[in-house]
Amino acid sequence: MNSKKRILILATGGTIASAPTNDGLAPRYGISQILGANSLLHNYYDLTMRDILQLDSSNIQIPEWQLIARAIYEERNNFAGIVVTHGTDTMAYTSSALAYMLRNINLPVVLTGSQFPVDVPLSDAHDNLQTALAMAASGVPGVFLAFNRQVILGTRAAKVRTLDFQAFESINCPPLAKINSAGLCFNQQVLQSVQKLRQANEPCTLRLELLPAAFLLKLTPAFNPELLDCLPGLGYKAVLLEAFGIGGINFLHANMLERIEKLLRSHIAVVVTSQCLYEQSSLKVYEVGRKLLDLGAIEAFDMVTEAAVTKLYYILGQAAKLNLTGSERLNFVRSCFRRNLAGEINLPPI
Ligand SMILES: NC(=O)C[C@H](N)C(=O)O
Repeated sequence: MNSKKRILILATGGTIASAPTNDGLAPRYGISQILGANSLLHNYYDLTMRDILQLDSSNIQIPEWQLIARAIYEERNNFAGIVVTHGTDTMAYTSSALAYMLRNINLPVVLTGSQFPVDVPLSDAHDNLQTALAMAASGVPGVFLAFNRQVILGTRAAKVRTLDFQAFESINCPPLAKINSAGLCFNQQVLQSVQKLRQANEPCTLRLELLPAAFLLKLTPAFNPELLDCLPGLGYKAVLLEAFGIGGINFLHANMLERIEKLLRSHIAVVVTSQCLYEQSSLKVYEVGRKLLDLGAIEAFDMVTEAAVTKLYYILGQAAKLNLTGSERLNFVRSCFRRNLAGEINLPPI
C-alpha cells in the first residue's frame, strides 16, 4: 500500500520559476523543471504537478485568483493537500483572497515561492517547497503561506523584505508553525483558532465573485481631500484609509472629515486602518479618530492591509451578487467586515 500522502502542486510562476531574459527575470520554468532540482521529495510524497499559469505575481489579479481558486476547489477531495507556487510580491494578496473565496476548505492549501530562482545554487526555493509540502501533508485545513521555515495564516501574511529570505511576516498573530529539528511544530493557540473557525460539518463553498471597487489611501500630511470626491464617479464603493498611528485623521487645514461624510452620504463604505504594521487601530482613543467613528467609519482593528483590501473586494462581490445598492450595500459591508471570516481580524470585546 502507498503510504505517501497525495499532494497536488499547482504552479503559477514567480521568481521560483524565473530565468534571466534580455528583459530581466521572467517566469520560464514549469513545475517539473522546478522540482527536477529537488527530486528527493518524490520519495516522501506522492506528487501530482500541474502548470496553471506562468506569471510574475505583479500580473496576478482577480481572474487569476478565480482560476487558482477553481482549480483548488475542483481537486479538494482528491488530495491530502495542495501547494501553490507563486511569486512573492503579491502572494499575501492571493493567500488572503483564496482564504475568503474557499471558505471552509477541507484540506491544507499552502502558497510558497522563493526570493531567488530555483536554479541558482543558493536558492531558497528547495527549503520553501519542503516547508510547504510538510504543511500540505499536515492534515490541518485552511489557506496558508509557507516561507523561510515558517507557516503563516493566509490572511495574516505581509511581504516585508525585498531581498532577505525572511520575506514574509505573520502580522499581529504568531506564525502557525515553524520547522526545527523536531519537524513541523505548531503553535497550539493559533492552531486552535484555525480549527475553531472551521465548521467541520459544513461543505466548502467556492465564492468567485469579487468586485475590485475598494480604493486604498495612505494618508499623508497636507493630502488634498478633493481627490476623495472623484471616487464615486470612478465606480468605487469603498475606501480603505490608512490613518496615522492608532487611527488619526486631520480636521484642520483641508478638512478630511467633511469629505468622508460626503462619501458616506453617497453610501461609500469608509474603513479605517493604521499605517503602522503592528498592533491594532482604535479610533476611540483620540479626538482625531473619534470624529471618524461618529461619522460611521468602520474599523479594521489589527488586520493587515492585504487582508483588508481583499476582504472588501470579497464583500463587495457578494453584495453585487445579491444586487444590493445604496444604504443596503453599506450596511452589508459594515456587518460583514466586522466578522472574522478566515482568521484575519481579532475583534476587541464590544
Ligand atoms: N520573489 C518573487 O517571486 C518576486 C517576483 N517578482 C514575483 O512576485 O513574481
